[in-house]
Amino acid sequence: MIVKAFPQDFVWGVSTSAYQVEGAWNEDGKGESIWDRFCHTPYRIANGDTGDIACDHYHRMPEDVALMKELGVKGYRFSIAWTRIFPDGKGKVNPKGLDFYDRLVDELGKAGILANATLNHWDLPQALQDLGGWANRDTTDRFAEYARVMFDRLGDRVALWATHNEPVVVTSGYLGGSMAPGLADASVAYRVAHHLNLAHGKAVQVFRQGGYPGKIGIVLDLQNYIPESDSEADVLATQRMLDHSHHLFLDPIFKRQYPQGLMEWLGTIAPQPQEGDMEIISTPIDFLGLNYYFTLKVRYEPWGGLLKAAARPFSAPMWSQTEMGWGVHPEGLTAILLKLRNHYGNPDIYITENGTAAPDQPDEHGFVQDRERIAYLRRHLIAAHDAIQQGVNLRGYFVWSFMDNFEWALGYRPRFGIVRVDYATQKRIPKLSAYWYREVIRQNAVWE
Ligand SMILES: CO[C@H](O)c1c[n+]2c([nH]1)[C@H](O)[C@@H](O)[C@H](O)[C@H]2CO
Repeated sequence: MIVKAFPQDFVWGVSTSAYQVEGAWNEDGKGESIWDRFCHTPYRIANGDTGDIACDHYHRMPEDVALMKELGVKGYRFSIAWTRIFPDGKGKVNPKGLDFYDRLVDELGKAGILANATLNHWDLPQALQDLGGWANRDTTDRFAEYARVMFDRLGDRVALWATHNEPVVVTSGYLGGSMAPGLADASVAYRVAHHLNLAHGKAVQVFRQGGYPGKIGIVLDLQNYIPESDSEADVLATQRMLDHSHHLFLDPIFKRQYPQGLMEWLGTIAPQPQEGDMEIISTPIDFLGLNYYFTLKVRYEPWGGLLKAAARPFSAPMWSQTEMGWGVHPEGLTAILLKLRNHYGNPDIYITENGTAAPDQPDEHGFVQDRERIAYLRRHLIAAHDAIQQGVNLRGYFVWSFMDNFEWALGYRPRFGIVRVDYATQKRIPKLSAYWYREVIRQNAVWE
């Protein structure tokens, strides 16, 4: 058996997001978010599911943190619901909303668990959406105001801050209609991407000016894309997919420019930076959060939407597809990590999401022997270890997810947790993978 030991101070964490676990959607002064509105709109979410209750984390947070401690977890990545803080997106701050996150970071501190807070995990205040949402440049200033309030209140106890989770998905909410706000208007989608980048930069500048402890970064959705063939058409289509999902955010932040090929391809609907925008966006960050799950094979497809590209899941030999229909390709994680080392200045990186939805058949006690999930996690940790051995500055790994939760348009069917949630009783039942992960953390290693 080959033991693959991780660096001494490696952060072993778990990940969730506010809308997917908190519930209490309109409690203690919380305002409506675009995901509340989207879920309350008929036929948008599978089975008519909503995040109204979710995992009731808003009320069960102390119990959940205690379970994280019992499992030996060293870091908790959560997101802050903007509408608990600014119910109307601006103006009056809601003290009860601030109090909840105050209690959360205090519980984490008592448990010796590092706090990793994301400001925007997609749940924009509906009141701001009514004013144009991320298509309205003013929203970048509302975001900076919200960031400042959070830095002031929690900055002494939060070790890692992320401005956005996966801005590309927010952009998709304006392109494909399957994510809130459920629009399909390409003419604003890339203005949205630019405003998300600008809001990120403004929040980073607020963080720098305030001299807060801790570190700040952004979390990006960086799946691995490879061409279906070596034909020029497939290679160019793959480049367009990479430009849209990676470089639309990586390049402004790390290179102070948008990917030229995509700008030319988009023409009049491309981002239109104003004077000074790119300097703000590229304000240096302390780390990059990487969400990796799978590899896709891309081909040129004349009917493939705006990018004239189509993608399908790719699985390494011996792997099938997951419950989400995603291919399994641990080597793709190593490839992405090496890309960041080779082309983006080898930044400090945290894997902020990696995990899999699995069939999860509970026994009569609700216990799940999720060996498929263990195999998935173990192989991706080996792939991450390979990258560290090649000089990648990987500082931590956060499993998606701590517990089963609301999977956006798919509702509660897909289960990603290492802890099972019995939604009828809200009981938490650690799966076999939770105990496996506890041993990985204890050993600070995985074994081949
Ligand atoms: C498609 O992979 C993306 O990186 C991705 C996967 N996931 C995500 N982003 C989101 O950040 C989470 O809220 C999802 O629950 C999670 C599982 O779908």
